[in-house]
Amino acid sequence: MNAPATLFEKVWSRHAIVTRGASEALLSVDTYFVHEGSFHAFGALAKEGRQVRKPKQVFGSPDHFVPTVNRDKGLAGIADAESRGLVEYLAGNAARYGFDHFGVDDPRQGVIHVVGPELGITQPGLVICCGDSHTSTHGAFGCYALGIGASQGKQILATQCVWQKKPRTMRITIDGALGFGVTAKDIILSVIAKIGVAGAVGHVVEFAGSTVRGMTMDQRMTLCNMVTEAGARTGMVAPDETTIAFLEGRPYAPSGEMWDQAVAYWRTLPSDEGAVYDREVHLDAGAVGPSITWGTLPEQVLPIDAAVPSAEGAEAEKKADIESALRYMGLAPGTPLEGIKVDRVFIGSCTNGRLDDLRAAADVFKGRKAKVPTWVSPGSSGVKRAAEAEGLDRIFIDAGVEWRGSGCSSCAAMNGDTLAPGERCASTSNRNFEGRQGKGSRTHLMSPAMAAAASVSGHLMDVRKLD
Ligand SMILES: CC(C)[C@H](C(=O)O)[C@@H](O)C(=O)O
Ligand code: SF4
Repeated sequence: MNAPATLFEKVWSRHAIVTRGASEALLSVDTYFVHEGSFHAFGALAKEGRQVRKPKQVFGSPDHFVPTVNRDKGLAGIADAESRGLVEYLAGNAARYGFDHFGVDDPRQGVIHVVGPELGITQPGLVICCGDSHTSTHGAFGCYALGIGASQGKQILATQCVWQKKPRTMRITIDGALGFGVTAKDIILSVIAKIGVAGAVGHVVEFAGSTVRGMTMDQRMTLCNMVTEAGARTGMVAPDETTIAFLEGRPYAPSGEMWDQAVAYWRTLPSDEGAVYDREVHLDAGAVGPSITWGTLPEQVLPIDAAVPSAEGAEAEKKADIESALRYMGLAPGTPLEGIKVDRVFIGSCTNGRLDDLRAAADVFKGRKAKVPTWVSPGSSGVKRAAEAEGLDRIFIDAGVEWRGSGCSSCAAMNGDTLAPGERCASTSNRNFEGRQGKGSRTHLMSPAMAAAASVSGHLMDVRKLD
């Protein structure tokens, strides 16, 4: 009998074509996602005069540089010539090499990490690559999903294979019920706070435990999306009935007999009883409250009822980080987090721009008004339509919130959705480093419900206190 294997080991061994040394393998790549930021890979491919080896396994959508207004104008609605050029280049490559492309005016367009799952392209057991660090999002389906660099991107386009170093394995087991007002975002922020921004470097993290089993796919994607911020190679969740139910009937999911075969295979993927991990971490979900980042590192997380920390008393190696974060964020130690005024609110991104997230935000906005400029940018055009079908857009608009087009928007602010210098933003995205949302921008990461609470009160606040 084989030794008990983890989910990761099962996927890895099935895709390793040859190995090099003790820990490297040439992996067969099932799916390669591209966005307009993947232009280096296409440029290098063309320069070498190569072709795309398996165009049926490549899928693209522009997301980073698409505007969230004027979308009915298609390409012509992209005011910035350089951004338009990048979006056009992706569309041109799709036509030239013949891969599926969900362009700026396609009803399937969106952040590629939202689009892949939504269309059923992302499936358990696959090896998925994309030139983007948040490719980890797809791991929520039990696939091995890797962010890769431009030269590896070119190799994948040309060969549909990639050399990879085998990561170490870490299991993060989260047990217990989520408290009122507590979401997957609060859980992952707490995980990063616990293990630190380098806590998972070199590891593939499998999320397990009763809390994770009880989560929707949207919530599991939030976990896997942000594990990147703890340095992980990627995240994974074992496929189960929730995964299967989510995928059934999606446009790219198998159907008929192929569906039955796929499901039978997916059921073999969860880690075997007794499988061993290089590292184990446990988190009690019941101990997690609504949490936010106060600083400029994703590990600088505190529960909303805490106060801004001081560098005094912190571990020596954290002191400088805390001091510089306090300076940049314009915060004084001891100030209660609740009550800190915000200038704007951003709800969206591949972390929290899916339907579950928009529903949670809409719940807060129902019958209330935004006190500061607030934008909602759905993660995809599909999410946008689904939200509109439920009337969520009406709730946002009635609350004075701007209902925008889909894309990365203010998450990375590459499309012009930029904060002004010094502006403080309650944001549902995943990165809070200096200048992330524009030069001098100050980002507080939090859940959609907490961001909405900040919007209706004009300051950071505990969503549980709304009457
Ligand atoms: C621009 C892109 C390559 C980048 C990434 O790798 O993640 C972006 O998506 C981000 O979130 O910072
Ligand atoms: S939404 Fe943000 S994190 Fe996600 S791919 Fe776009 S820029 Fe990166």
